[in-house]
Amino acid sequence: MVDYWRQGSVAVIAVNNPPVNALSYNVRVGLYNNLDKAANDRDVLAVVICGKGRTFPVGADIHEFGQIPKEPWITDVGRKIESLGKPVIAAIHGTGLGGGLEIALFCHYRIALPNARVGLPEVLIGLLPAGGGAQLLPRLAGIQVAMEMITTGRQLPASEAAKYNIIDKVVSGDIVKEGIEFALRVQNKPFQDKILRYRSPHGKDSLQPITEAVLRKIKMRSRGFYAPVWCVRSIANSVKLPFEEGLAQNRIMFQQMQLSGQAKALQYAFFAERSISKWKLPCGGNFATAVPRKIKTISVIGAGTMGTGITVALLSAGFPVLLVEQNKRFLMKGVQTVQSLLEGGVKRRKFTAEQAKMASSSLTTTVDLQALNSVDLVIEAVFETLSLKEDIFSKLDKICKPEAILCSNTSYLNIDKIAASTRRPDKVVGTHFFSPAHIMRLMENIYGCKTSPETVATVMDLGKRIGKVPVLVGTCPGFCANRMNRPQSEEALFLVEEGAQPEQIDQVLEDFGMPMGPFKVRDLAGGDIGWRSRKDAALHLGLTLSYDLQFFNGERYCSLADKLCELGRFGQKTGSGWYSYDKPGSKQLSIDEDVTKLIQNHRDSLGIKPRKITTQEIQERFLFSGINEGFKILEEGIAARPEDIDIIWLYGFGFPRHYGGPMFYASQIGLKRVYDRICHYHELFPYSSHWMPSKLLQKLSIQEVPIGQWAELHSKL
Ligand SMILES: CCCCCCCCCCCCC[C@H](O)CC(=O)SCCNC(=O)CCNC(=O)[C@H](O)C(C)(C)COP(=O)(O)OP(=O)(O)OC[C@H]1O[C@@H](n2cnc3c(N)ncnc32)[C@H](O)[C@@H]1OP(=O)(O)O
Ligand SMILES: NC(=O)c1ccc[n+]([C@@H]2O[C@H](COP(=O)([O-])OP(=O)(O)OC[C@H]3O[C@@H](n4cnc5c(N)ncnc54)[C@H](O)[C@@H]3O)[C@@H](O)[C@H]2O)c1
Repeated sequence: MVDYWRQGSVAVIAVNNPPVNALSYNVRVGLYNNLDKAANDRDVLAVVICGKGRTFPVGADIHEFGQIPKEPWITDVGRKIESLGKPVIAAIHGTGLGGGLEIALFCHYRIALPNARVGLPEVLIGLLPAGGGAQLLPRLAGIQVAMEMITTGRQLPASEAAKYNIIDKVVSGDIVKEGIEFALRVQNKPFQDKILRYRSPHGKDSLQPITEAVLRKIKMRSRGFYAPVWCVRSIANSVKLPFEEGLAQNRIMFQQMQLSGQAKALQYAFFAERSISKWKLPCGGNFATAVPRKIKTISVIGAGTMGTGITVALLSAGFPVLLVEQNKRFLMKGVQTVQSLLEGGVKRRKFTAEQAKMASSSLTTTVDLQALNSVDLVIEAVFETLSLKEDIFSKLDKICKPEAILCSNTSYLNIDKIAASTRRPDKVVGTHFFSPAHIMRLMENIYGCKTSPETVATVMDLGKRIGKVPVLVGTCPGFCANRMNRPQSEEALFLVEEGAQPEQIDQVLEDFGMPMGPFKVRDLAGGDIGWRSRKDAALHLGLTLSYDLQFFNGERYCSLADKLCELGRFGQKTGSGWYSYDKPGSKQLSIDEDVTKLIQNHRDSLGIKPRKITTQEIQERFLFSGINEGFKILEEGIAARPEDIDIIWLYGFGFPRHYGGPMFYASQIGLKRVYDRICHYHELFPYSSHWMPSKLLQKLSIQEVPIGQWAELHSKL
């Protein structure tokens, strides 16, 4: 796990623990023993520490967390380096992160390749840099830089790290060779002043104002996530306490954090995110055996809200796009939107003006579907009407080359039905982007019963190539994301009907950590879209939506959203919805007395006496209704694993990462409690079928197995 060799007077200690050289117990032992070996070899005058393979060590081995780590700890390796009596050089390539960077900070010198990055990302997994980072970095780069790096986990490119003295020299070529050359130059020179523990932290007199400013920033963005605050404390220890005492204090805090639900959730999310690429289909194909098709040219049909966002996502990743609309007027409007989204990207520093220009020059347009005869892949984003999509797919089937893949951005419709309008159902797949599609990272890919593994591999690969987080699910109305979101939106309305205020519900869920409450989300998305589909659904059943409706198609129904739409209150775009806005399109909102009155009149007309609704009830009815649906999705095999569902929620709806996602959150609360509360609401609200408890949840609530075993257990049930 750790290689050792000598080149003249230089000993090279190379960590060899693929894939990322994590500092597992055996690696720490290997480092410690090989440092001893170098210390005891009189012919060794300097030592180089580096990583084999793709990277310098990226930190502690996250798999080992949850128990007290066996000694030697990273700090023991660090002390050995400091007291070796010979200069030690960290030669960094790839990423020097966490405990990896901490070892480098104990070294006397650090060199790095230009494309190397360094950082202390512990905060992102709910921890602090307890291997010396929080003590050493302020002594090297100063309190201000340490605060920024440690509380955000940001990775710095080598050139920026050099500006803050974290890297002594940026070198090019072979990192080990460069390390040896550097070692030869410093081997006989004094290096005691390079031992950081003896320095005092830069900017220590400004600790208080720096801390206050950082805490203000953290408060704005943290939404109940507390690791950054602990990180601030750990850095303050570098000023307030002697070095060894600071280390000891930080270890105690680390241990407390390690046992916290937030750290467990973040570490779960870390591995869940990496597991989504390991997909498999019920028919047998999987990520390991399926080979993605090469995609060079893509066409997007429909230049509305989603089509333009998808186009920008593709163009900015370097794909040429042929954009299609039903007429020239809509096409022109779509092209203007694409241009302004690209300009917005330049303003937000997502890309340079030059890159935006390049992207824009890769856009071609047409109103003639025949022009799609040579593209490799098509993404359809027209109105959400099955007959329209079927018509387009049957035309595409005739026009596009036989190997072309046909994707639909539908939010709810059945992929098998769309695929059945073609003679190539194996090449039809759902690619459900989230709005705004050029920003939101989630790409919910949906397989139909005939979609081939090659087609799935192609869209999963495409997702990665355009910087999205692709998750694979099966087909059902609303797939995973919207299907789980639906009962939650309904519960939010019912809660208002029963006595809560929209702003109260929004506040409770924002305090929980959601980026926006459900009523703000409704105003942002536009109430008219849902209203249209509710009216269509009613028409389909030979019904009309009436405003005293309490039941619809055998289910409890709340007509408050329809009443708002009837008044033209569609949300931000019309300047009024559940809130009122400064002007149409503005985000500046205020509580509207008219809405309060409308709600009161609604309750009066139905004879509902408003009651006081608690925070607990709001949280439970919103979160548990979605979680129950999540278990049904698992039960039906629509999602293969709870991890897939959680990643969909982290990236599609901004579910607070420090809760891991709704399924992990449920596991933390305890499935027995979640199940009991769902049964309670089912008893109270028998006309909301979303409260019918999931059978899988019921079974798991009796057995209480860890989340990692749910999918396996389900397949056996
Ligand atoms: C008085 C009380 C006594 C208490 C005693 C307490 C003692 C305290 C001593 C503790 C000292 C702690 C020291 C330290 O400060 C803590 C840490 O170092 S925490 C770890 C910090 N590092 C990270 O978080 C890095 C995480 N990794 C990444 O960001 C990325 O993986 C990457 C390194 C940038 C690489 O990205 P990619 O190239 O995209 O590759 P992947 O992400 O797909 O990863 C490939 C593969 O590697 C696995 N992996 C990555 N990092 C780790 C890791 N740190 N540990 C284990 N495994 C890791 C990853 O899961 C992938 O594998 P797969 O999942 O696909 O099998
Ligand atoms: N808006 C969202 O938040 C969102 C999110 C995810 C998925 N979706 C889905 O994406 C799809 C598009 O939604 P949207 O919000 O972009 O709709 P939109 O109304 O903004 O845009 C649809 C566009 O399709 C064009 N179009 C219609 N028929 C066409 C045809 N025959 N040929 C070419 N173009 C045609 C229309 O002119 C319009 O510009 C829908 O299936 C929707 O369910 C929407």
